[in-house]
Amino acid sequence: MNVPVDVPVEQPSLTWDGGGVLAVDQRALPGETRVLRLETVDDVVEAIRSLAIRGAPAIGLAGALGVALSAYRHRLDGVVDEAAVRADAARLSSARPTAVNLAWAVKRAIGRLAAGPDAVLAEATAMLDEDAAVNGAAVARACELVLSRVPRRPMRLLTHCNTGRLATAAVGTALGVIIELGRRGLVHEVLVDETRPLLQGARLTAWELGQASVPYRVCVDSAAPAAMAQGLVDCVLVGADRIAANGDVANKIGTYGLAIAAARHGIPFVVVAPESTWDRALADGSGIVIEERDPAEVTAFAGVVTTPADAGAYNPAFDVTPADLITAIVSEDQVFLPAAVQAVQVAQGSPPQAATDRGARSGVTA
Ligand SMILES: CSC[C@@H](O)[C@@H](O)C(=O)COP(=O)(O)O
Repeated sequence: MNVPVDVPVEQPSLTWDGGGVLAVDQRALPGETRVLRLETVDDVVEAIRSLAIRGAPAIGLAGALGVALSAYRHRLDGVVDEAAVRADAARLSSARPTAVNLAWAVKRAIGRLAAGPDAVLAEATAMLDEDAAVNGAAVARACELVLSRVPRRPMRLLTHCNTGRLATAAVGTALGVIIELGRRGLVHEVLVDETRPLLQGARLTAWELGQASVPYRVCVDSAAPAAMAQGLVDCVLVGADRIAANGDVANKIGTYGLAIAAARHGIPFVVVAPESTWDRALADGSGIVIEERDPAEVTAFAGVVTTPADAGAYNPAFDVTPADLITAIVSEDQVFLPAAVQAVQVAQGSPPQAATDRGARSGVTA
């Protein structure tokens, strides 16, 4: 993996660069803006596993570009070894299990394999372009929703993890909404959960907000409910890694607790994610595989061990927020209102389904 340094801060998170993938190394920010050049499928898999590339849409796009790398590598005398490329695609797909965008994007790229490596690359780069357009549409829709649900001007927002342009090809999802509202002068302050253990909020979201000149403060994750209780939060905005058909949402660990606290305080809790994050094959969130990561992410901080040497750690990377705690899930195509689904069920005489036992999406949208 070749590592050029000192690239401009405007560098897109991912680009194709004639035979390689350029990826902003999200492990190095905010201290250093470093770009990795990934030339093999192994490089891409390692970048995804190590969170050099992270965020559901970004890892999907990296997976698709990885399939293109594989298709070129396994072409001999104009003939592609399809079995070898499919084996690489399977490795890419399973580099991280929770975000459905990864398997979705790899599948889409491999679908062009019969037409040759150039077609696979064209599909992957089209997906990069689409990502920007899709996120732009979701952001516009979500801005309208937030403006309609939050009366205070300027507003105080809270977010978790990083859902900005680093986590996508461009624009971002929930953070894209916050930055757009900030650009319109409508944001008093953003509280940014630091997002233990890998600090995507403190490192990446804070960096993106600073770049966009949107006022923010970082808080420890456990301060968020207290901030809500003190009236410091008008709306919570987060992204998603996988959304089941009924609207249950898997996202960065800590999201579920935020949703409970927001419900307790009557604060809108809004999820912004592209349609590619929906997994309608899953009736509800109980079927979502939650990635469990290395205990060392918890037992050490900045390379220094902080626990007794033999301490174990529970380190799920994601949790599942039940749909009934979510005000709205906004994509480029729809505003899905889980609470409205429940209201319809109650009005029709059937009791709202329990968090662990819900049926298929009813399609109530606004
Ligand atoms: C637009 S990104 C949405 C999600 O992928 C994001 O909130 C998140 O949970 C990312 O987790 P990460 O482990 O950093 O890849």
